[in-house]
Amino acid sequence: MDEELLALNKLSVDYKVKGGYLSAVKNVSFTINKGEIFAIVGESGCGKSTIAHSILRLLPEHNEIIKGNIFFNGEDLNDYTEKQLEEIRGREIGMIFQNPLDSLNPVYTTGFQVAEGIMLDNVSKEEAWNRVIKIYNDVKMPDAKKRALSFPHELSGGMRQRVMIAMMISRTPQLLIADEPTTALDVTIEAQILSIIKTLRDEFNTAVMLITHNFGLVAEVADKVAVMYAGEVVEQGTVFDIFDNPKHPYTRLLMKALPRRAKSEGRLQTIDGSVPRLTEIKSGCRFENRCPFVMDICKSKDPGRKVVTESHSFYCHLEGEVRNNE
Ligand SMILES: Nc1ncnc2c1ncn2[C@@H]1O[C@H](COP(=O)(O)OP(=O)(O)OP(=O)(O)O)[C@@H](O)[C@H]1O
Repeated sequence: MDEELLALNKLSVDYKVKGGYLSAVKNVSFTINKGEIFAIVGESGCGKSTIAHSILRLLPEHNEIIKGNIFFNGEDLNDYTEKQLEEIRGREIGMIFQNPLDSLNPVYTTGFQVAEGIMLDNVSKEEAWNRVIKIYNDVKMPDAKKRALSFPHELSGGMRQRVMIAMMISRTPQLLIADEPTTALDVTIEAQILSIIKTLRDEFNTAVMLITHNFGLVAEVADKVAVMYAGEVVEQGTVFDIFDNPKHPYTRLLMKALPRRAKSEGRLQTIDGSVPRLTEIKSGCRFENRCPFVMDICKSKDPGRKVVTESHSFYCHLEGEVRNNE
């Protein structure tokens, strides 16, 4: 039985910018169940990181307006105090970023930084260190003992990402948010990191929100997918729904643009036209200026949600038959 862990309900985030507001995320709703790998995929600037940062209240400037709900185990994180959120960060919801150096402290050894987290749970220093070495071995850190005593700058990009994952495993979070975790890594290391993330899910039933612009990764590891365009989810479903039966014109174009071998290594290709400036957005579909099937209604009215199956839905004015006959 699927057990709900994280549920976004009509989440919108507007950043205050010169001369007004920028609608970075609009009315986003989806649910991630326990133990599920959920991918958010979309071109650069479509709002993926804004969603991740909103969940943990890590938005940089605190100059944004957030609307909607972020339910975690049934409680709305938007109602949490800063202190309550601090208890959730790291322990219940872990996060790994594209560039681990930003999250690691340059003046402490990596092992110390992982041990620090473990000791928060009243574990002795010696026991914590033993666990660090074990976890380093679990994440296939080469020469674990030596690397635990190394400083972040002494490690390669892949090793640093292993340190980040070790930090996460040590706290066994219920949800791991992985924001482009392998973008900076080569393909072999990428495959290893993904396999560690999968193991984390298999062993601890950790749910993973995988943020990526790489459809290849999605095909390889995700159970479910949300496709984002200009701050909105335009389609969501299981990985089979999205790859075998894409419905939204944007998803279909992305699929068409994938090179033949893309299912294992493709990245998003560009599509003619550009994403609208999010400060100028009016009513209507945000994809209308690039959509090959655009109709008058698309320019003035927001598309409603179309349900394909219980797991699969999309937002578009076109009816299914029209797209299927194209
Ligand atoms: N602090 C901020 N102030 C104003 N605008 C911002 C801020 N952070 C992000 N944005 C804008 O919000 C939109 C969404 O950005 P976001 O970083 O969430 O997208 P993304 O899909 O994660 O992109 P990428 O893949 O490049 O990281 C973009 O137009 C971006 O320029």
